[in-house]
Amino acid sequence: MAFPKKKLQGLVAATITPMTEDGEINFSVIGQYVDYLVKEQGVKNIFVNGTTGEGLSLSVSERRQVAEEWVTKGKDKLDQVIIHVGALSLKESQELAQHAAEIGADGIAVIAPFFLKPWTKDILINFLKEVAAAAPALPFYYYHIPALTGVKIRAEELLDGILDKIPTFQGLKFSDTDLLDFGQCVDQNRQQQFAFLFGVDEQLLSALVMGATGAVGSTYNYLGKKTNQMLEAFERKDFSLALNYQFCIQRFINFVVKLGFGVSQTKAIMTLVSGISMGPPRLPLQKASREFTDSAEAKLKSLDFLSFTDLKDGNLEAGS
Ligand SMILES: CC(=O)N[C@@H]([C@@H](O)[C@H](O)[C@H](O)CO)[C@@H](O)CC(=O)C(=O)O
Repeated sequence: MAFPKKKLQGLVAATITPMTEDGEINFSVIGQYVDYLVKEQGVKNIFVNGTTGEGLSLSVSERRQVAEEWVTKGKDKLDQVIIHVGALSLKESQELAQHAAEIGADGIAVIAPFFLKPWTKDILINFLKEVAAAAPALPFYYYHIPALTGVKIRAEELLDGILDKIPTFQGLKFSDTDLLDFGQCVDQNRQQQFAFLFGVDEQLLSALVMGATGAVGSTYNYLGKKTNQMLEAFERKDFSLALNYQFCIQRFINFVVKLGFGVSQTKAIMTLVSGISMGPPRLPLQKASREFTDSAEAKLKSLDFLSFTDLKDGNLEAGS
């Protein structure tokens, strides 16, 4: 396919890569995982092999297999499967981009190389352009996550004239809290049909006001339904209700962030909420502690996030 029938919008789950206790990829649960996202969370778009998926901790061969499994299991169930193909090696990135096209993915995304770094916009664009050219029929998304890559080139600057260099450019995945940069990306590209996908789940409502067309995040794996309710309230212009949902989601994220929150903890929470074993993370990450999981479970229960019922007044009022 050349370009998606419709623009990537709404929630996109940054998928976890399930693993066995001995550190191998557990492909056997991916079909069940797809069904869970669609049926229980109302999430029909996924972002594979990104930060949450430990993409940079997998071998190229594993990344290919993981991508293939999600595309296969998501067929006729998911709307769009975006594969993150960023790597330190341009060659590896190109190989993964080409592979994503071959298996019928709906798009590719790339982060800035983060060891030997591009220091200017033009150098970064040149790198991205070479990767995009390896999959010329696939929509291309730039994955901006400066806190993890250390590449601080502003997204606004990068987007300026990007279609001249990367004709397949389709959107931005913005995982940063700089809403001035994000807002300017939207404002300066209003004439384009780009997707503006926000990646800081606890601040999504602010980004919606700023023009986000969708969101990619780890919490949509298990808080997708709640976040969809926030999106619906926002669509209806019921901003007060939307804010209540965002505050409720923030109470949970704020709680786990204080305990120490990252990919390992996401795996533990998802296992707890979905009942599908995500297994441990791969080194250098460490498995979440029992104490973390117990505390997270208690918080989820207190916020009524485990029962998938609509928000109750008590939740909306509770401060904690
Ligand atoms: C740094 C990080 O992992 N950020 C997450 C967020 O979803 C994040 O977990 C959430 O906002 C909670 O802080 C996503 O932006 C990452 C993501 O989309 C990915 O896995 O590629």
